[in-house]
Amino acid sequence: MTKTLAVNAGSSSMKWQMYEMPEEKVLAKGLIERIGLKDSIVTVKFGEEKEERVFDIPNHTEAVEVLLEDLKRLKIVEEFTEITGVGHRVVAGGEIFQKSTVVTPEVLQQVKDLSALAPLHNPANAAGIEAFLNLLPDATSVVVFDTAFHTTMPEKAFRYPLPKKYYTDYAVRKYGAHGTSHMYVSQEAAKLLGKPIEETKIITAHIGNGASITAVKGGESVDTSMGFTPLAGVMMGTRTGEMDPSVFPYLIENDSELKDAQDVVDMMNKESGLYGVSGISSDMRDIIAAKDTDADAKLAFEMYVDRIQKFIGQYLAVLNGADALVFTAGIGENSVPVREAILSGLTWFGIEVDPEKNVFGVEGEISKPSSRLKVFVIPTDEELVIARDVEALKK
Ligand SMILES: Nc1ncnc2c1ncn2[C@@H]1O[C@H](COP(=O)(O)OP(=O)(O)O)[C@@H](O)[C@H]1O
Ligand SMILES: CC(=O)OP(=O)(O)O
Ligand SMILES: [Mg+2]
Repeated sequence: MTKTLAVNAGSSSMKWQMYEMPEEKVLAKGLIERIGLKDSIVTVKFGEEKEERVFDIPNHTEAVEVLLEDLKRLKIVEEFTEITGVGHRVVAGGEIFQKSTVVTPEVLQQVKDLSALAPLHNPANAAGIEAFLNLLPDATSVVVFDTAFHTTMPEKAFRYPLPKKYYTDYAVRKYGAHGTSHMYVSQEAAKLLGKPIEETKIITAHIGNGASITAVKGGESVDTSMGFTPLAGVMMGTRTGEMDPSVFPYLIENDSELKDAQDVVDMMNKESGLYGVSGISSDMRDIIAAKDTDADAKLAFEMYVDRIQKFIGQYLAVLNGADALVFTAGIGENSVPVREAILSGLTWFGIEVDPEKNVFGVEGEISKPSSRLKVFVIPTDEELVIARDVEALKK
């Protein structure tokens, strides 16, 4: 039996699944949540068993250590050498990586060199790759890029209206992210629509700690809300999303705590979004718990919903109408109040939500049969796509 491990490091989480391949049988899976916050949650499911522990995990390197210890402690593997393939999600592949690739020292270096395009992610992704390379030098190690699915975007969508040299000489353009997820859920949505994917127009809303919205036409990404880095687009857990760059020099001049552009970008990546507006938390669960009694939490919630509605509106225009809107990732899959608030402002587009279906735990269609635009909740499965790519690239 060959075991393949898929590792998906997000900005606040690390998800992993151990598969028996090529059967795609899940042997065990785990989720480490709230990395960097108080009370990180470590969940492991294997066989009929489920274990949950709560303790502080300050960063992704320690999360990898927890994962490795758990694999042995819970006897998911007797020896690490049983694992013959490891696949890693990498957020930024730039224009270099158009598809998944076997890791070589050169590829690892390129992943590190692309850190400017995903500062919260690529360094953590590279640390994960290195930890497993040291432990399992003989396993096939594969990197799967968030940006790969978005390489189909037309130039009018991925270019910024800057002088041309900033694209040709500096590769400054929109790259997008969460591509593996947007691809997977759009394919699942086409199945639910009962149509060949080539004939579908789908808007996918991947809303987790990081969040992005994508317009998918005929199975290909034609536009997406994240940009040069995952800071762009909608408001997120700690990130601003769309901003007017004129704020940058203004703040550097006026706030002595912000010395240079990097300080401002760090603040916009790590201290903004739900966290910055509420002053309470980056976690939507905490915002929802506080919003009825705290005005800042209420505003954070309203701004979050507003920004997502606007991008859905944009992409209805980009696609000139759509067949389906898909919610996925931590918030999209689990938060009924967020979905309710977003959808209640989109009735003009022909969305009719079925309140009996828009409840916690429901997957599939949450709109009424008469709804012109179907609304689906589809749990993403980036890990499965990663494991399939590892299998395809194995020697
Ligand atoms: N039941 C829930 N209600 C609201 N939000 C939730 C719920 N469960 C998870 N979340 C949100 O999902 C986010 C994590 O999403 P996830 O997609 O795992 O993030 P990452 O970007 O780290 O991959 C958390 O920050 C939390 O706000
Ligand atoms: C690209 C990105 O923001 O990823 P995540 O949502 O996993 O943080
Ligand atoms: Mg994620």
